This record gives sequence, structure tokens and C-alpha cells, in this order.
Amino acid sequence: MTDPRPTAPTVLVVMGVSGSGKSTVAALLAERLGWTFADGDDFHTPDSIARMRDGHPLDDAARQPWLGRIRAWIDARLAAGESAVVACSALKRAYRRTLIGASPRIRLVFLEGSRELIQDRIRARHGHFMPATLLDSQFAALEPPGPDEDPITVGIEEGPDAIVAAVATRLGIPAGDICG
Ligand SMILES: Nc1ncnc2c1ncn2[C@@H]1O[C@H](COP(=O)(O)OP(=O)(O)OP(=O)(O)O)[C@@H](O)[C@H]1O
Ligand SMILES: O=C(O)[C@H](O)[C@@H](O)[C@H](O)[C@H](O)CO
Repeated sequence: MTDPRPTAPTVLVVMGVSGSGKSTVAALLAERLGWTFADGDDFHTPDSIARMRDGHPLDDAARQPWLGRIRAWIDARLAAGESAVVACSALKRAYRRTLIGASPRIRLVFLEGSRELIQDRIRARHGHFMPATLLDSQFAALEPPGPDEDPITVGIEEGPDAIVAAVATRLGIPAGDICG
């Protein structure tokens, strides 16, 4: 029987607004699949982190070099023949062009949830630089991926395990093949 699991190196970009669960889900996906993980938050400059901590959203000019650094990381993984998962808000279509371009090896996972649910989760989260007050700006900037971007869209109402299982199924990876 043919194994439907991706055979060539694949990179998943886990996108969504702040608090949608990107870091949590991307890290768990990487662990379960045995793929390399990176958090887009770690590619920000100290200035950008300070700006968000102070309650100011980043603009396109501040985000563009950040997206370029993440894309360089993705390209290095693929060049090394590694599969990987990266958490990155990737809110606008133009940002996703920088991150993904036309590469068939890079796939989007979109974590979709209501403002109310995400606000509750951010308020319950501690020790993170991103304030809940920036959530409105995140939703205002969000351009949900269109069908042409072939996203794997998953609702975030259930826990991380269920989300990871749903993504694996969409990738054609049998449940028994992900270590739980
Ligand atoms: N599916 C889930 N069910 C319940 N709680 C979750 C789920 N996913 C994430 N959380 C919790 O919600 C909070 C936000 O998750 P997380 O930090 O992963 O989001 P994020 O999208 O990476 O945020 P940011 O972009 O601000 O870094 C965390 O406290 C996390 O433990
Ligand atoms: O695109 C942006 O507005 C920001 O960079 C944020 O989304 C952060 O990266 C992060 O997701 C918040 O913790």
C-alpha cells in the first residue's frame, strides 16, 4: 500500500492571530511528527518586542524583515532535506507570499477561532510580551487564507491534541504514525 505521508521535506507554517495557539500547536505538531520546530516570536528584533509589549502593533515595514528571516530559516531546512514546523502569525496575504511564495513544499495551517475565545486564552496566559489590547489590531490585519492558498484550516475550540490529530489527518498521516 502506498504511504500517503509527505515523502519530500515539508514545512508547515502555523498561522493565526495572537493567542490562537500557534506556538502551542506548532511545537506539539513538531514533537509528534519528529520535525524541527521554530517559533516566529524568536525572530523579532528586541525593538519590535518592546514595541508590542508597549501596546503598539507592528506595521508592514517592521514585519517585512522579520518575515524574510523566517523565510530564510524555512529555506535552510528544506535545503538540508529537513521537514519542519514554524509558528508565525502571517496575517496578510502579502506576508504569506514572502513566507511561502510558490513553493509546493511549504503548507499553511490556519488556526481559526472567535475573538471571545482567543481573548479569554490571552487573558489567562502569563509571562508573554503580547498584551490582550493588541488583539483588535490582529483581527483587523487578518486576511484569512483563500482557497487558492490551500490552507489546512482547523478550529481551535478543542485542545491541542485534537488539533494536531486533525492536521495530521489532512496531511495524510495515519493516527498511529504520530507519537502521542
Ligand atoms: N487548543 C487549545 N486549547 C486550550 N488552550 C490553548 C489551546 N491552544 C493554546 N492554548 C493556550 O492559549 C494560550 C495562547 O496560546 P499560544 O501562546 O500558543 O498562542 P500564539 O498564537 O502562539 O500566541 P502569540 O502569537 O501571542 O505568541 C496559551 O496559554 C496556551 O496554553
Ligand atoms: O505579526 C504580528 O503582529 C506580530 O509579529 C505578532 O503576531 C507576534 O509575532 C506574535 O504572534 C505575538 O505574540
